[in-house]
Amino acid sequence: MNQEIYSFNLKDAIKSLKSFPKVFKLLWSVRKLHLILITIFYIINGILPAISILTTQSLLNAIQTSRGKDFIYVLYPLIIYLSLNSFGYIISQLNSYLQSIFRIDLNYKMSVMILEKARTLSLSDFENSEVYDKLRRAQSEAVERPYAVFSIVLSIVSQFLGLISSLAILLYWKPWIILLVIIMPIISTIYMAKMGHMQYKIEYERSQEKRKSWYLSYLMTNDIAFKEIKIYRLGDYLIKGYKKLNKNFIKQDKKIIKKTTIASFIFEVLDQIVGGFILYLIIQSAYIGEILLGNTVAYIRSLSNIKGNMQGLLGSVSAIYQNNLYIKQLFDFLEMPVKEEKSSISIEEIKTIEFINVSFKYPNRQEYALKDISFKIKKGENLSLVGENGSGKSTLVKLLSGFYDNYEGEILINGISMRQINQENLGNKIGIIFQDFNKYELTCRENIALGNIDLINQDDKLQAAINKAHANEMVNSLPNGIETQLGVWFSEGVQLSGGQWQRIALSRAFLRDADCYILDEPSASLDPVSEHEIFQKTSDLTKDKISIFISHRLYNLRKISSKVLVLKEGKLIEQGTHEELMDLNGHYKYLYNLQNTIDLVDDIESIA
Ligand SMILES: Nc1ncnc2c1ncn2[C@@H]1O[C@H](COP(=O)(O)OP(=O)(O)OP(=O)(O)O)[C@@H](O)[C@H]1O
Repeated sequence: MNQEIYSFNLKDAIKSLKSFPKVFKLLWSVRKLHLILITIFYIINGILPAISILTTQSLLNAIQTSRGKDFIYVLYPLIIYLSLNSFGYIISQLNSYLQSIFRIDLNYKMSVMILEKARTLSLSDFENSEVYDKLRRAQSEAVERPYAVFSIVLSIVSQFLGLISSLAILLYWKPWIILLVIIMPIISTIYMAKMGHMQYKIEYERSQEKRKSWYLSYLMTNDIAFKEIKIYRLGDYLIKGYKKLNKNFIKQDKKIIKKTTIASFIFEVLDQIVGGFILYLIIQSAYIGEILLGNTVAYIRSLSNIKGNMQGLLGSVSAIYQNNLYIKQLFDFLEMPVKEEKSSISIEEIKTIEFINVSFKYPNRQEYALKDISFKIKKGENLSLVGENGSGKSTLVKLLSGFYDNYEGEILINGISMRQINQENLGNKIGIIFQDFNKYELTCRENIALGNIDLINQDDKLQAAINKAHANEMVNSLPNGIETQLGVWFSEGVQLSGGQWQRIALSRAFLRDADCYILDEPSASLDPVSEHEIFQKTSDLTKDKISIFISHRLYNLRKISSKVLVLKEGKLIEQGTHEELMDLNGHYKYLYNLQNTIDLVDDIESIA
């Protein structure tokens, strides 16, 4: 874990200001004029209180000293006093209006920036819990922070001006008083900054657990896990886990609140004693006639302004430090290196795919998921991948889809290394249904068009894709046809069966005019007849293309495969046609016969 978060000192606080230029640049890009006006208003706000003190002083002194003279001597200071008050009010109203508008725009911009960044992450980033934490922290904590830092910096400027101008008024009377006034706020602020740092440290350390807590509540408040939670009666267990995590958070939060409240109380009492003493000196001077009534009020008000400004100023310094720690998270996330698309070669059509001694380990695993895989497939051929669970079939497809590039060996497309081929160009030529394909809570039209969003309004193309996926009857039977909202999250949504969702996903894949179609284990949701039908249809439709099928139902693959790869524990142990592999009398034959026996037993049982 990052060592720098464990210590707090002034150097760190100053160092943390480093991110201010970045913050400013970000804010500048949102609304320039607003930013300038807000800055000006903050500066005016800083000096206005001192001017107000001086106008009050001159008004009161005028009243005291102009008895028997013309009322005009009092009227002028009164008009200035009233105008200044109104001016201050208008400025503060305008300022808060501009700030609110600015924050709305900024929040929107930040959330879009985070989404844009998330879009550039790779699959391995999403599988890395550290990156995931960064994303969550950026999303939940950091969006409001850039403006907070900016307004704190402006507050520092404004409070500093306020402090200097109020000090100047007291300086005129008794310079040594100033030392007494500023000592307590300095001590209390240093302490509070340490508390703020401790709070950040706690937040930082518990971000994994916070995510776990969020996940537990997500499971309980979504339909995704509802059935299992009900059937297995998991509610108590999940709530217990949620409570356990949150009890700990609450305990930590309460401890911090208790500490800061006690410390604030002690500092406040000491501050009141010092303030009381200075007030005594002012009143005494007024009593013996050393100062006029206007000056008395001016000194009293300056005293309270200095106290407020001092506390505000030092509080802002510690707040800026604390906010900067969060901002660091935000920029850490936003500045995560984006994998640059260096591969520039574009291909017209996928004609051949060749794996040469390809091995691959998932980033967080020691053992190889694929080891030394070599095979070649040409346009017009159908490849089937078979093997037991975890043998590496989906991993091979993920490599071919370009999700990971840290594999050993070479993957050649048309004889060119896949690492040199432009990923977007290649991606457009592959139509794929993953084992865990998405069921979008959108309309049927959108669900299909997401395969090639440019065609969303081209009904003939959508219809052709639906036909290819044998989904025509099903789509027609929906209450609003292709415009039907699917899923249950939104009103009038229609839930589909697993197999029906699969056909929608298949239509999505067919909407692409791809050169290579990959069907990763549709058997999870399709009955054997439908799977056979879909394999056969896909194979017919892709006669002059490449298709890759993954299934545990080997008899469905038998007729359509021009080549079968048999994987076991990440290794390619056999390859050939169905007949060749049966003749080989090896693992394929074992799996094939085992499957048939199981199905035969099932059939006998169902007849019985
Ligand atoms: N994202 C991942 N991170 C780490 N390891 C993974 C990941 N995905 C898969 N694996 C591991 O890689 C190995 C191969 O998994 P893969 O999903 O490719 O198998 P499969 O043959 O498709 O299995 P199945 O028939 O169950 O779908 C397994 O040991 C699995 O645990």
